[in-house]
Amino acid sequence: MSRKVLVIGEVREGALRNVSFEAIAAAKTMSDGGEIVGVLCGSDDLTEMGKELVYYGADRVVTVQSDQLKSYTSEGYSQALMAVIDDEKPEGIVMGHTAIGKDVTPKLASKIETGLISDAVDIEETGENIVFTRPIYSGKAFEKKIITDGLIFATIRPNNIKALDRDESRSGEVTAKEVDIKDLRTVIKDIIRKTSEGVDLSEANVIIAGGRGVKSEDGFKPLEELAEVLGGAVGASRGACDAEYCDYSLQIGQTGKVVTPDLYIACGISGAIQHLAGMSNSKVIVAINKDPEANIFNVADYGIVGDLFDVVPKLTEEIKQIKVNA
Ligand SMILES: Cc1cc2nc3c(=O)[nH]c(=O)nc-3n(C[C@H](O)[C@H](O)[C@H](O)COP(=O)(O)OP(=O)(O)OC[C@H]3O[C@@H](n4cnc5c(N)ncnc54)[C@H](O)[C@@H]3O)c2cc1C
Repeated sequence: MSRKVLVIGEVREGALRNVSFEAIAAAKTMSDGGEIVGVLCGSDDLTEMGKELVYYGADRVVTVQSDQLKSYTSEGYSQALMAVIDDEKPEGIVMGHTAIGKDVTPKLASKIETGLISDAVDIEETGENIVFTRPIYSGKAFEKKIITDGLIFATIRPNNIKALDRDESRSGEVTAKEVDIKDLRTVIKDIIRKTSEGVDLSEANVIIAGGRGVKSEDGFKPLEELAEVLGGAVGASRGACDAEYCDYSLQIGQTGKVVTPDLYIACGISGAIQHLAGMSNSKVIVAINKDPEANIFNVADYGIVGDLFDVVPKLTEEIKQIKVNA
């Protein structure tokens, strides 16, 4: 049965988040040949970004532009998105399982009075159903879920569903919708960033993570250098955050960010279950630890028993050399 599916795209610091394109690929499976409509909210002109969604597979895009949407607020965005949902009457909705996705989708699901499958890592069409796979028990098991009645609503974990190829020859309308957003009880006056610019941790393909083994704030420097040569992001265990070696925004794990990069290099991290909950589904895991008995080696594809302050700079130098010779 073909369905019209709405894809809620996400703009961050003037750029579309990659998970928006992955959500279009998920929508393709959900739609079974039906129309895919992208939605974008923000305070600037969103036409060019709307076109980008079309290049990645959306049939058309609706934008909602308002000063009230300059920064994300659950009230502002849910008003804008509900206006589009009321207009479009989709049979499916999909969005990234990001901080914004986690916040706004339950609110929308409750307003529409529908269920929500959150944090899906895979999606397949079986002929009868759209089946979503999602991790449970901190990533130790997976469950398969279907929605048997009504609108299919899901969020997808970044970096798991492959985006379609960008195709500039695709065309589709990008239309602006006026929405009168009112009565916002929360106003964001200023955003103070704690981490430096760079690759977004939750969407990074390569993550170099440091634990208590880095021993100090300066101990993160070799990890930052390795991340730079690999075009990756730096993450951390809670041990490193608690010891004030880095900011909590870098924390990966059960109470931090859940990441699934292509390559995760854990440096001086013991591999506590709460840390594994945030990274064990990474495609390739490399562990560097002085202790050969460290639990992190049980989930690692490659293990290096050694001092991270010897190993990490050597890796950085090797990779630099490979890049020079390539
Ligand atoms: C409710 C709850 C939620 C939690 N949530 C999270 C979470 O989201 N994320 C998280 O990470 N933790 C979380 N924790 C904490 C977790 O249990 C661990 O305490 C924490 O992950 C340990 O961090 P660590 O591996 O950096 O430190 P440690 O366990 O102290 O390990 C340090 C490791 O570094 C190695 N090492 C030391 N020096 C070197 C060196 N020079 N070279 C190489 N290796 C070296 C040591 O051999 C050791 O294995 C949570 C705990 C609780 C109770």
